[in-house]
Amino acid sequence: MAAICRLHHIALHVRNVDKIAYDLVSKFKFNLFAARLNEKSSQFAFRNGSAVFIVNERLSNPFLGFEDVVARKGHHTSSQGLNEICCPPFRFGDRKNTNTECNFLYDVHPNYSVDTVSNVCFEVEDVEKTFNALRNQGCDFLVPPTTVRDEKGIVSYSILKSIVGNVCHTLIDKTQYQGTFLPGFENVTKNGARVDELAPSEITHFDHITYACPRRGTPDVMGWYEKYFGFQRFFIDRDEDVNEGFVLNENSIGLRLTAMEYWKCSELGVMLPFKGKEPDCKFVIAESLPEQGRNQVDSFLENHKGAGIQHIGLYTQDIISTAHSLAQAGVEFFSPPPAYYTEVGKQQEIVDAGHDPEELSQYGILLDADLHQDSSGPPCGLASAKKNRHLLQIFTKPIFAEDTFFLELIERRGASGFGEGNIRALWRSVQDYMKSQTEKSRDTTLRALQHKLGNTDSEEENCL
Ligand SMILES: O=C(O)C(=O)Cc1ccc(O)cc1
Repeated sequence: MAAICRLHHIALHVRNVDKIAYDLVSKFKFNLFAARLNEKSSQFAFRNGSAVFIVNERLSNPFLGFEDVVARKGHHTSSQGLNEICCPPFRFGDRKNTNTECNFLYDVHPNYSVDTVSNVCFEVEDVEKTFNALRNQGCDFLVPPTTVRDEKGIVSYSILKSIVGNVCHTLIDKTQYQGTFLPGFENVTKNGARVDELAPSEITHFDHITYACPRRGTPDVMGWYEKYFGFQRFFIDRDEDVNEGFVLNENSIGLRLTAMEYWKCSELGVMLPFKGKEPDCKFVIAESLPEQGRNQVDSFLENHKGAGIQHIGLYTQDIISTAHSLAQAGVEFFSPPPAYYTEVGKQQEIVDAGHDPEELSQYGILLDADLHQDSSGPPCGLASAKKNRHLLQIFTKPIFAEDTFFLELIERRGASGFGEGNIRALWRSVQDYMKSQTEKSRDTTLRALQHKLGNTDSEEENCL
C-alpha cells in the first residue's frame, strides 16, 4: 500500500491552454508560477495557497506558445538554465531545441477527445518501494520509476492508472530536491520577483475532489482506493448506511455520495511544514440513481465520455470575500432558488450561524449547519462555537466548453462533511442550469433548422 504524504498537484489536459490560463489567473486569482515547454507539449503551473494545477496543452499551433501566453498575462520568464536527466536543457525562446522523447513530464498524454482533469499527483516517500509494493498487489502502472534532475537535486516519480475513468496518479518523491517546484519547470517571474512569493490568498488548499462514476460503480472505487492507498471511509452523514452511502433519492434528486479520506504523513509520524498538520483532501464518489431521471452525473459521464473528476472544492478562509472578488473578476456561480434564503428554517439557520441571509444571497452562497452537534465537546466558551458548526459552499459554472468540470468554494466552520441541505440546493441549481442549457441548445438547433429550411424554401423559390 502507498503511504501518501500529501497531494502535490492536480493536472488538466486542455485543447486551448489560453482560455484556462486566463480563467485561472484573471478570474480565480491563481498565479502562473512555473512553466515547461517543448515542441510536443506545453505545461503551465498555477498556484493559489497550496492548491497547484498543472495545465497541459499540446502545441497544435506552433506559433502560440509560452511567450504569447505570458505576454498576454503580463508575466516575464526568468532564463535560469535547467538540466534534466531525461530531457536535454530547454530554454524559452529556443524552439529548435526539439525533444522528441519527453512529452508531458510527470504525466502521461491521456489522448482524450475532450478537456479533462485527469491526474491527481501525490507525494510519497519512496517511489521505487511504492512502485514495487503496488505492482505486486496488482496495480497497473503507466510509467515506471523515473528520475529527473537539475542543479537543485533529484525528483523521482512513477504513474499509475486508477480505477476511475481516465484518472491516473503520479506518485512523486521530492525529498532529494531543494528547488521551488519540479526539475524541468522554469520559474515565472513578475517584476523581477518569483510569482509564488506574492501575497498569500484566501484560498488555502484543495478541500475535496469529486468523481462522477457509473451506476453501481462505488464499491469498486472504494475498494480500489482502500487496497492501494489505504483510503478510509469518511461518513458524510452520521445516519449514512455503510453499504448504501449517503443517498438522496426523491423529488428529482437521484444521487449516491460516498466519501473517503487518506492518512496523512503527520499521522504516520512524519512532520510536515503546514502548521504541524497537513490539510486533508477528501475524495467523494458521486453516482447517479436512475429512478429520478437523467441528472448532472449522467450528463458529466456523457459529455466527458466516461467517469472522471467532476469538480474540485477549493478551501477558502473567507468565502464571502473570495466569492465577491471572483464574481467581480467574472466567475459565474450557480445560484440556489431565491426562496432558499427566505425559508423560515434556513433563514434562522443562517442567522444562528452568525451570517446575514441577504449577504449570502448576493452571491448564491449556501450554508448548512451541522445539525448533529455532539454534546460531548469541551465546556463553556467552546460550546457555542461547537453549537454553530456549519459550512458554506458555492459552485461555479463549468469551466470547460464541454460543460463538464467545475470548481467549488468551500469554507468550513467546524463542519467536516458535505451539508445535506446544501447538496439538495446545489443539485437543484445545477439541474436548473442543465435544463436551461438544453433549452438553449434546442433553440439554437431549431433556429439553425428554421434558417436552413428558410434557405431551402428560397432556393426552391429561386428554382421555380
Ligand atoms: O457538496 C459537494 O461538494 C459534493 O461533492 C456533493 C455533490 C456531488 C456531486 C454533485 O453533482 C453535487 C454535489
